[in-house]
Amino acid sequence: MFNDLSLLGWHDGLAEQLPDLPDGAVPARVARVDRGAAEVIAADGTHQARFGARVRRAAAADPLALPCVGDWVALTRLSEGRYELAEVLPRRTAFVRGGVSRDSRGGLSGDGQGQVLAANVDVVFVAEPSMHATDFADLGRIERLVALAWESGARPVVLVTKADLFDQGLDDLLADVAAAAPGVDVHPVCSLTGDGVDLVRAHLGPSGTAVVLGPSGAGKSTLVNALAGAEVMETQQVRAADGRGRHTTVHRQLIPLPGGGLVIDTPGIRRVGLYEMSEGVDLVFSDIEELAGSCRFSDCRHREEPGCAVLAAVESGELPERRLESWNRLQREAAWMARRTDARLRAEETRKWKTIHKQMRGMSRP
Ligand SMILES: Nc1nc2c(ncn2[C@@H]2O[C@H](COP(=O)(O)OP(=O)(O)OP(=O)(O)O)[C@@H](O)[C@H]2O)c(=O)[nH]1
Ligand SMILES: [Zn+2]
Repeated sequence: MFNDLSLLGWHDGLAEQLPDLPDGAVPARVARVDRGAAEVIAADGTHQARFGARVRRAAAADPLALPCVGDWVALTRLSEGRYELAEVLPRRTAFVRGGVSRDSRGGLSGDGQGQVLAANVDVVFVAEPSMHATDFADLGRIERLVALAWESGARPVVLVTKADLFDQGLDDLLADVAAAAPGVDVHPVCSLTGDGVDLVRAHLGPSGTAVVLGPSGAGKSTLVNALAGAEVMETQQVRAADGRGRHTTVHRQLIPLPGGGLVIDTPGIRRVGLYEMSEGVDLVFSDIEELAGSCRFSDCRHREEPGCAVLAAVESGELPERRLESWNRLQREAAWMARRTDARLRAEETRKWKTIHKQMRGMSRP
């Protein structure tokens, strides 16, 4: 089998940004990771590749260096049918879970507990159903997931899924959603009829990589099937019909789409919630950040301070009050996350010094 690497997201611009591959190595993309090995797709086909010494050493020092789905890697052939993953190429974007901070140069550094869930994602589709059981679309959840998408470095696009279920003024709903995610494209889709699916596909271009975030039942699998034009994913109906457990099927984690572009879908990405998102909060609430520039005090918390431009905008109806509440909540969560990370770092520091002191005592003993 021969794969066109450009359909996997490889292009000249990308090749130029990356360091030269080691001698004899070819580029390949990670489709799935198991312990110590990965399934990778290269131009000449799909291979199982063991992690090479360099990858193992890097991962031992920092779990974030472990290969993950979506990574571009340097692949070397050891002998007939035996492959080695020699190196993980620098990531353009990364979805990270827990225990991670961004250093001043924008790079990621782990505290030993973080994990990269997906790499080199270009577009994050935030799927929020227009109706969820008897509830309307949850704007707060959209804000969280959009913030998370910005954090990853990818571009968010909000999809109001199951648009056919909303019969009381979809335009008003779309306007509210657009206000909750300034600067982000919002599209209604109905994956059952295919309405809007082409617009979704257009965001991927010939070689973009996407993930779909959203609550259970948002229609993520149905959408991916509609994009793929095939049943690549098991949807809730199928699962209910044959009564099998929900997570028993092993489906592909990197799904190339027939029209170009790819979708990454893993259990970890499905569950991804709200982590490390201080920067993302600023971006998703760019309207509040902008208003805040006109507050009288530079450290205004927009609660009861005099001369607060944010409260004035709520007063005048320019800024929905719900949005200020949402901002307050996310600020609190982000602050809590930061404190928790600090506490963990302090605990580790203390442990480290205890060990050093112990060793010093040991040395001074005769
Ligand atoms: N009316 C309507 N129903 C839809 C649409 N898209 C999906 N559904 C239905 O919604 C249910 C959930 O769809 P899934 O695609 O399995 O949802 P999911 O987001 O993948 O759910 P999890 O796998 O639990 O995360 C299924 O019964 C689908 O048939 C739509 O556009 N309109
Ligand atoms: Zn203010």
